[in-house]
Amino acid sequence: MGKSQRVAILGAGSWGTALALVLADNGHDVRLWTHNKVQADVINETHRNERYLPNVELSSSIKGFYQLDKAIENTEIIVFAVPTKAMREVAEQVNKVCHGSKTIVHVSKGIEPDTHLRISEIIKQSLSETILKDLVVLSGPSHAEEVVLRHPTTVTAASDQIQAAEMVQDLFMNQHFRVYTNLDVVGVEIGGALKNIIALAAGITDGLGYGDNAKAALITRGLAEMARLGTTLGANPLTFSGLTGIGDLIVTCTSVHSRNWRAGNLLGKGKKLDEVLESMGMVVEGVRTTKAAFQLAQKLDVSMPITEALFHVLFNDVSPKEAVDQLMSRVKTNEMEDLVNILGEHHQTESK
Ligand SMILES: NC(=O)C1=CN([C@@H]2O[C@H](COP(=O)(O)OP(=O)(O)OC[C@H]3O[C@@H](n4cnc5c(N)ncnc54)[C@H](OP(=O)(O)O)[C@@H]3O)[C@@H](O)[C@H]2O)C=CC1
Ligand SMILES: O=C(CO)COP(=O)(O)O
Repeated sequence: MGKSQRVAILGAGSWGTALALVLADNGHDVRLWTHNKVQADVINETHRNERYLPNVELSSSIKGFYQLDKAIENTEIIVFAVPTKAMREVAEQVNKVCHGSKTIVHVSKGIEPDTHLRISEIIKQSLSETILKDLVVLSGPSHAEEVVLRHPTTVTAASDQIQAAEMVQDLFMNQHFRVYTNLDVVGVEIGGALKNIIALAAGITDGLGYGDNAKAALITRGLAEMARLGTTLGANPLTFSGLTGIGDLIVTCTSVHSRNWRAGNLLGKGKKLDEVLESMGMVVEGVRTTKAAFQLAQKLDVSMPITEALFHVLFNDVSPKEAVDQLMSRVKTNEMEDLVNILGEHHQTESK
């Protein structure tokens, strides 16, 4: 086991709490920050986070914090684990109270609507250069509910600085939680964000009572459109065949743990978006990401038919059944066209 580090995790929802447990298992000093004072007190008194991870005992080396300045004081590493919609606000708060330079890790999956920024870009805009030593994204197929049971899980630490990715690999890696590295930050962030759109769609087709054929179609054609947008933004196409692409698509489209799949399932069964989101009580990132990806695809003229169909279901009152019918009656096309174009463009960029 490596040297013990002081780490602040910002956001005490399911993922922040599960990662706190991984880091505590690895012998690190973990401060779990929440904007809810009662929640911080309860974590310290009971060593539990009942709302987000019921029945999980947290190590006493995980300390709950309510004051942000105290949570990050004298830490080497700050992990952002709040939903995408809170990322800018929390990063700006950190910028006001943080002293010294830190390795920043983010573990969230989304794209900001209207600005179309990835999370690492929001963080770079919000933190001063004196604070931001390195920036690493940790992403992959990893439901919090299974991580806390210490079931085998694999994820990717991506950074354009390989030493930073390796440092984060060492920080989190253990017998149950295996971490790979990747230099492709764009591909890793885009894969993690867009798979939630496809998981919502897979939940919808399951809710409509369609079977495994429909789900397999969504996963494979979803991957094609994820790679199409990702490579247009500069990602390496091969990243989409890795943990943060197909890996996260599989886990999110097929697991009952997925909030995106569950929300889609209720929509497919005829529930309205507002009531679905209210009933979840946790973040469903795919809803906002659908809006952001739809806007981005239009701006960059990238074909994303599943995203477009879901956008109209979520925001324009198109029924799920009608959306599927429209997808199935699109003009005929060649399956490989995408792949050839994507690989060809990447090859040309690489050889320049
Ligand atoms: N859960 C999982 O298995 C995984 C999640 N992720 C990603 O991690 C990110 C976080 O998700 P997750 O933990 O599951 O979400 P949850 O809904 O479980 O928890 C979100 C947490 O963020 C807090 N929060 C919300 N808004 C703010 C704010 N403005 N300031 C401070 N805290 C805030 C919430 O506080 P409050 O209780 O007050 O609402 C809550 O503690 C998402 O991007 C998700 O896609 C990635 C991999 C796995
Ligand atoms: O990202 C996740 C698993 O890798 C969690 O997915 P949900 O947000 O759909 O629960």
